[in-house]
Amino acid sequence: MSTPPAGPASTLITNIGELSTQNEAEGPENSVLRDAAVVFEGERISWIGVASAAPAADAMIDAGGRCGLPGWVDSHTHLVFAGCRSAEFEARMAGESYAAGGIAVTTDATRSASDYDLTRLLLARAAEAAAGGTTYLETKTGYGLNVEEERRHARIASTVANQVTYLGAHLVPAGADAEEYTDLVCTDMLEAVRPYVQWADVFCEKGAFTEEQSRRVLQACRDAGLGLRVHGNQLGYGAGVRLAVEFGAASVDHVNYLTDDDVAALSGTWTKWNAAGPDAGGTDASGARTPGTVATCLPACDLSTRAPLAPARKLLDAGVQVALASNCNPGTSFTSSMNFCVATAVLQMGLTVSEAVRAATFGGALALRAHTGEDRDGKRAVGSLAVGHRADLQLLNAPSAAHLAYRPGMPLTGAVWRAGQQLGLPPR
Ligand SMILES: N=CN[C@@H](CCC(=O)O)C(=O)O
Ligand SMILES: [Zn+2]
Repeated sequence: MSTPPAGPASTLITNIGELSTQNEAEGPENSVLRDAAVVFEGERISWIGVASAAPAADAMIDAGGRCGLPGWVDSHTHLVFAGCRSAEFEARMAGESYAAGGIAVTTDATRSASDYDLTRLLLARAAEAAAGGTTYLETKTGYGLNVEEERRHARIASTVANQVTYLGAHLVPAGADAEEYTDLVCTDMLEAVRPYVQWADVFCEKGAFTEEQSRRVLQACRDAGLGLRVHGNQLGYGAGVRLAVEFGAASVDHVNYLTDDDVAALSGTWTKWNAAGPDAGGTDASGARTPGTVATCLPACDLSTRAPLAPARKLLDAGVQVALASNCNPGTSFTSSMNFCVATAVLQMGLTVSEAVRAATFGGALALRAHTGEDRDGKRAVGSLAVGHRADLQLLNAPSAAHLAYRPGMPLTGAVWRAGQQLGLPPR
């Protein structure tokens, strides 16, 4: 007679002084538990609640009263690149302004890098992000800008990132005709990257792609079955938000220059979500709420380009769901520190600590449509802590999340679990 297979090993993390669950079902006021504990079984959370009621587990970790949060969800990065643009950064700090043309410098360096080198660089950057508490990561193509290179970058990205975005429409490469290049992005290039990507994006901005070109890209990518996002309203007022809303994009990212109409248009996409319930028509057949277009703010990029900080406060007040992301890339934001983004959002953008933490966890998950998942099929929700969700947790070397902004720049990431596995952090 055979014995049943043993279930996955369980780990109890107890004595968590403050646990920010970001669990929607608990309501905003109840999404912080005191004296809490979590149990992981394999890659999933199997129990969460008050420590005194926790079940036994195979292993036990005492958090010593520290603060626990979901792992950061970084919903906007450009990590597949080679080369360095610190000289461009220094020139900017001496008064030059940022222009999209710098992308071409990285494109040259990245095209010359071998698969081995690009993979090694990508892995190192992903490990750096994880050491800072990031447990779920999106990254993009966009430094290839021809069919073969975009395919190569998408393939490499897909071996490391949780989700990959096709950004062939990042810049028209030198010497190319803009209309012909846009056609290529919509046809052969799209077909080449398609097996590796879930999302498509377009840099809709002066110096990059016009409204009409962006519209063609979004249409073709939507027809190919990709989810959509837009780089919009970064360098000036423009059509980015409008297009994102028109196409039902999951996010519009940057959003530095917004008119009242842009804010109202974004807000309109969240009406159902904000009034969810069967009567409001805000849920689908399975009871899941209907999300709109997330406004993704990139504070590290805003500082590094000396741009006005995105109006996150105004967006939240208008009922828009906001994500915070690092935008880690060599041109405008060479950091993957979500702690830094959260601190900046609190100290300079008018968000409360809990709003900023929510934007860097649940907000990022919403932008990637990874906020829900079946507790059966391996597609687990991230960005919040609840039974069945992926066991992505970080403990801070601090008693509360407020310390992220109260002690900015300090090494507060104490321990990180990704899909139930504790990551080795560099010694402090
Ligand atoms: N804005 C467009 N793309 C990147 C910057 C890319 C670069 O300058 O290399 C961004 O998100 O900021
Ligand atoms: Zn970007």
